[in-house]
Parts: sequence; structure tokens; C-alpha cells
Amino acid sequence: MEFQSEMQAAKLLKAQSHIWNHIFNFINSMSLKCAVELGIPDAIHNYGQPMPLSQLIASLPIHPSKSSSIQRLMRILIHSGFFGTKNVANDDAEVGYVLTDSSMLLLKDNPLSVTPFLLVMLDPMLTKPWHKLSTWFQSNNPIPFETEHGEVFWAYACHEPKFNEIFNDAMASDARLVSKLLLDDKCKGVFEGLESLVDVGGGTGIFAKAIAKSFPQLDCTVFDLPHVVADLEGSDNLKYIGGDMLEAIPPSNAILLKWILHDWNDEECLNILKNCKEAITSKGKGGKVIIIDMIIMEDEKKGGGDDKSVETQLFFDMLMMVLQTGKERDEKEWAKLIVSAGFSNYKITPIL
Ligand SMILES: C[S@@+](CC[C@H](N)C(=O)[O-])C[C@H]1O[C@@H](n2cnc3c(N)ncnc32)[C@H](O)[C@@H]1O
Ligand SMILES: O=c1cc(-c2ccc(O)cc2)oc2c(O)c(O)ccc12
Repeated sequence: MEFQSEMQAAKLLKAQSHIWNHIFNFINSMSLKCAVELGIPDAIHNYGQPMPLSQLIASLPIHPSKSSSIQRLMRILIHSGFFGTKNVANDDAEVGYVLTDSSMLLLKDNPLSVTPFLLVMLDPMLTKPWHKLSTWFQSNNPIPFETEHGEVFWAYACHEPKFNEIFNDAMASDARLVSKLLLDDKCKGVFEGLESLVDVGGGTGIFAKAIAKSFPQLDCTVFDLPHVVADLEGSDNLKYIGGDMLEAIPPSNAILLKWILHDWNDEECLNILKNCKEAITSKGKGGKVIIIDMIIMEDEKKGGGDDKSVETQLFFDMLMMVLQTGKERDEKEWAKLIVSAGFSNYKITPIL
């Protein structure tokens, strides 16, 4: 074609490989999921030294006819940085597999494990709505998740106990990691001097438990949908309350919203923020709302993130488009929301 003949061969091949790598991006996630399901990170960890292929094969729950395929699975995962190789002790000729920082975070017993997150995100319940994205664009359905499952995310979780459990486990694993970063670091001061705090949409309470432990004088409440907090037991300074944040929020000195507002559109966020304002003002003294969420920073020249962080932010924005009515916001959009909800000022503390 004339159009193609104008393009230099190198450019054409580069464009083609760009498309191929995009088409096959799912192979990276599915290979990783497979390795986790087979228990490969734990097998290598338990071996305690570089693990030769033969030992890895012998330790895995696989059919003998598949032994030769493990090396191929490992090869792509080494390429993507999940495993490495090192010489086996006392043998210059043999190499064994080792973990990297990323696969350490996939170990079952690592308290900061990201495995629950990987398993829920790559479960067909959450991958199927992506196949409905273009249908959704052509319809007036509010959310691709609803186009696939016939109802919104939280209603689905309410009557699908398996989904509810794996989603809450995933959020809990993230809360463990983030609470470690926040409460050990420069954000601890945010919670100092508070008398009461409600973690709105606090899930199973992992984050609130960490705060309650660090601040024994602080009265903490986890407020979430009734099916999420049913049967959960509090402690001295931690309690659970079931309810709907779109209706009302229990009165408190401070409100925490961690990964909440990105789930909702601007109108719904305004409703939630106004309920937060009501909750802190009905306590008498002035209070504050603490929001943990991301800020889209596309422009590197203006101090925005590097290419990889921006890609993560854009992935999350698309995730919110497919699973919820929400979106990720830049600073201008955050400021507009906060001011429109009637708050007089805000302070941003960048963490990651
Ligand atoms: C993305 S998760 C965040 C969980 C937790 N804050 C964290 O960061 O791990 C959103 C939470 O909001 C809760 N939620 C959704 N709709 C709600 C509502 N109308 N009222 C109260 N909680 C709600 C969900 O059950 C879920 O636990
Ligand atoms: O799948 C997700 C993931 C998140 C999430 C994970 C890790 C973070 O550090 C922040 C956010 O949030 C989600 C969410 O809010 C939701 O409604 C559905 C799915 C996810």
C-alpha cells in the first residue's frame, strides 16, 4: 500500500511490536497468576537457596507431562523481573531460581503479601466486565461491571460471599502495606491529638486496627456496609458499625476515607463529603477529614510522576471506570470537590 511504502521498515516494525506487546500484555498477568496458584514463590522461598529447575519441578503439584513447560513459564517471569537466577552453592555449572523484591511480596505468609489482590483482580468476575467496555460506550448503562453482572459492585458483593471475601481480603492486604508505610512514617502526626475517628468504608478494619494500636487513647470506629462488618468483633478502642455512608456517617472528631472517593462520581463524592462535614461538626469542635487516595500527575515537567507511576495511575482510573462510577482525580479536581463540599482548606502530603 502507498501509505505503508512511505513508512520506513524500522518504524513499521517498531509500531508492529508496540501493538504486539499491548495485545499480549495479559500474558504477563496470567503467567504471574499461574505461578502464584502453583505456589512457585513459596517453593523457591522454602528451598532456602538458589533452587535448581529439577528441584522446583519436583516440589510443584503438577502433572508429570507438564514438567518441561515450567522452564518456559519461569523464563518469561525472569524476563519481567519476578525471579532471578544465581549459581547453586559449590557448583559453578548449575544455576537455581531466586526470588526478587517483587516475588517476596507474593509469598503466602508475608504479612504484606499482594497475592490476595492479584487473585481477585484476575478472577473472571473482575476481568469479564473489561470485555464489555465497548458495548458500555455504545449504551447508556452506567458501569461496565453492571453491564456484565446486572448490578453494581457493592450489591453483587452483598450476595456473593466468595467474591465479598476475596475482595475484602485484597483490600485488607493493601491496608496492611499502606498502614505500615503511613504509621511508621511522616503521616503519623495526622492522627495525633484526635479523640475519635471513623474509618468510613473501612472494610474489615485492618487499617483502623493499626491506628487503634498506635493510638490507644483514640476511639476508633469502622463504618462499612452491614454485610461487610457483620460478625466482626472490636476491641477496647475499636468498634464496628454497619450503615450507608451515602445516608449518614456517625459523629466523630475525624473521618478517614481511604480508597473511597475514587469509587464514586463527583455528585456522589459531594454527598459523602457533606455527610463527613455533618459528622465532624455535630461533635461540636472543628474536626478534619483525612483522605487517602491518589492524585493523577500526568505532567512530569510540573513535578508529576515518572512514566511507570503515571501508567499505574491511569490503570487505576480505567479500573474505576470499569468497576465503579468513580475516577482518579488531579489536584484541580480534588480542590473543586473539597471546596464545593464546604471545607475551607486542605493540605496535601505526597507519600509515594
Ligand atoms: C475500595 S474499598 C476500601 C476499603 C478500605 N477503606 C481500604 O482502604 O482498604 C471501599 C469500601 O467501601 C465500602 N462501601 C461501599 N459502599 C458503601 C456505603 N454506601 N456505605 C459504607 N461503606 C461502603 C465497601 O464495602 C468497601 O469496604
Ligand atoms: O481493585 C481495586 C484496587 C483498589 C486499590 C488497590 C490498592 C490501592 O493502593 C488503592 C486502591 O481499589 C479498588 C476499589 O476502590 C474498588 O472499588 C474496586 C477495586 C479496587
